[in-house]
Amino acid sequence: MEFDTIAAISTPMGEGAIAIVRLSGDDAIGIADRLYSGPSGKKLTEVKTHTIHYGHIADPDTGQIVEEVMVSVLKGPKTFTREDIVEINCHGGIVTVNRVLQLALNHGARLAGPGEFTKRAFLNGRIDLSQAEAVMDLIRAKTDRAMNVALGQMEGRLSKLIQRLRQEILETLAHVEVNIDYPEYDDVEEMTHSMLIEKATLVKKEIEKLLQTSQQGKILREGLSTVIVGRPNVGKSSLLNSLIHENKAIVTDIPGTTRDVIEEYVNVRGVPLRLVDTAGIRETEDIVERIGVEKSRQVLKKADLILLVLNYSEALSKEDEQLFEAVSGMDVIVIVNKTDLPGKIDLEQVRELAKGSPVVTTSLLEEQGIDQLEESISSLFFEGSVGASDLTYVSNTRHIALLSQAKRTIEDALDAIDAGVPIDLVQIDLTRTWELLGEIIGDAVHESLIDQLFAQFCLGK
Ligand SMILES: Nc1nc2c(c(=O)[nH]1)N(C=O)[C@@H](CNc1ccc(C(=O)N[C@@H](CCC(=O)O)C(=O)O)cc1)CN2
Ligand SMILES: Nc1nc2c(ncn2[C@@H]2O[C@H](COP(=O)(O)OP(=O)(O)OP(=O)(O)O)[C@@H](O)[C@H]2O)c(=O)[nH]1
Ligand SMILES: [Mg+2]
Repeated sequence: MEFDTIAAISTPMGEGAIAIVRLSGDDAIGIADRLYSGPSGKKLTEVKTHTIHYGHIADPDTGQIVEEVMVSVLKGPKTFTREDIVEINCHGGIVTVNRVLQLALNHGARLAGPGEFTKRAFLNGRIDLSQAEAVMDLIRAKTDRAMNVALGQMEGRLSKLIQRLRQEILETLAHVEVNIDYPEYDDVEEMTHSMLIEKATLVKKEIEKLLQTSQQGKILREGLSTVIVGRPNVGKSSLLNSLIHENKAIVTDIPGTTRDVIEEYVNVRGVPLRLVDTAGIRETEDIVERIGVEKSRQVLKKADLILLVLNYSEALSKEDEQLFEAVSGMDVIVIVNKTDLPGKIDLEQVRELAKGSPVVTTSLLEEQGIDQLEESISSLFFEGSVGASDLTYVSNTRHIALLSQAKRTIEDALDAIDAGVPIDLVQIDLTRTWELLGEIIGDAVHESLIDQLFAQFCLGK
């Protein structure tokens, strides 16, 4: 495919040792050559591919030198985008690197959109859509496990599985075609029937297996939405602060201190948590606080995990019991805090109300019990095999939605076979399943979806 030449700063904006301006496209080397001069007078258009060259970048109109650089020349198709690529390695710093970019833009390049380099790798066929999406996941990964999942996907692990399933469906469809073409042979029909059931069942099972990894996969990618709830003053904000190891939330001995919902991202032993501190839930007269309390109830409903905090030095109240009711059926860890104070709570009753959920005692003031809490968070979610190298995870909401739809259409196909529906109608469901799986790897997806996906990328990637 032919595209214009794009350019962007591919390193973060800020002071650093080195910053890179990257160009990709047919004229990448030509544009760079107009700006570059090397000590030996050699032209970049004449150098060997995959070589790096010391020199200076100057404004061709004025001759003024703007940077001292190292320039990498990479000729397509063996490059990240499959196009010619030039990387200009500048001294880190916002001003110089911007001037080099500006010169490239003034001499024939166009500013790249977010993710446009990766988009070209996709459009030029080096990687498929799920691999491109994994590039972004890799950048955003906040834990080792999330990184491993992204790396596996980037290297095509999910793609290969999807391609294999699609191949199975395609072969099955070919058989069906034979049956339709030669309906007079009875044994062909019989064979087709049992083969259809066998193959469709196999595909369905594989899809189900993938979907089973999606909950953990999604948690790894997006973080586990974790909400801290409890009556005012029990130590919710203190808990947030001790899990993130800094004083983010305001802690005071005045009940009702937290008025709004505070959100923080933490890595608890490999479990990424999106941690939400809420305003204490109770009936209140204060209007501002009441809005906060209402918000708390809403975030509660969307949580993956609840950390329910109780006060060890007070007897259980009606509000505590109401909280237990509100979170029943959800994943809950009960935290009985302030164990440094004289105990008034009935721990037996707490365990009963917890109905099998873990109960941890802490003194956040004296930094006691935080280890046990972290342990129970990680064992609650990573019992078993997350991160095991032989498993392919689906983590991306788009992929999960497509797999769920594919599961439904393959089930429709099986039902149809079962009901003795004419075979050319079964064909329709099978074809639809094949298409849905194809969308995961970017086969025949709409251009606007592609634009939308890459728009979420970083600039220069
Ligand atoms: N300086 C620099 N570092 C970088 C990148 C980059 O673009 N520039 N990358 C980018 O984000 C990542 C590396 N990813 C890459 C992926 C594929 C190819 C590539 O050239 N693939 C070719 C040929 C491989 C080969 O030589 O065998 C291919 O797959 O055909 C290059 C980089 C991370 N580090
Ligand atoms: N003795 C003791 N005090 C604690 C402990 N944990 C927190 N506190 C204190 O309890 C008070 C309330 O703590 P916060 O973390 O603000 O409680 P909260 O649940 O966020 O309160 P609201 O935001 O008002 O609902 C503060 O004075 C904390 O220092 C503990 O383990 N022991
Ligand atoms: Mg608070």
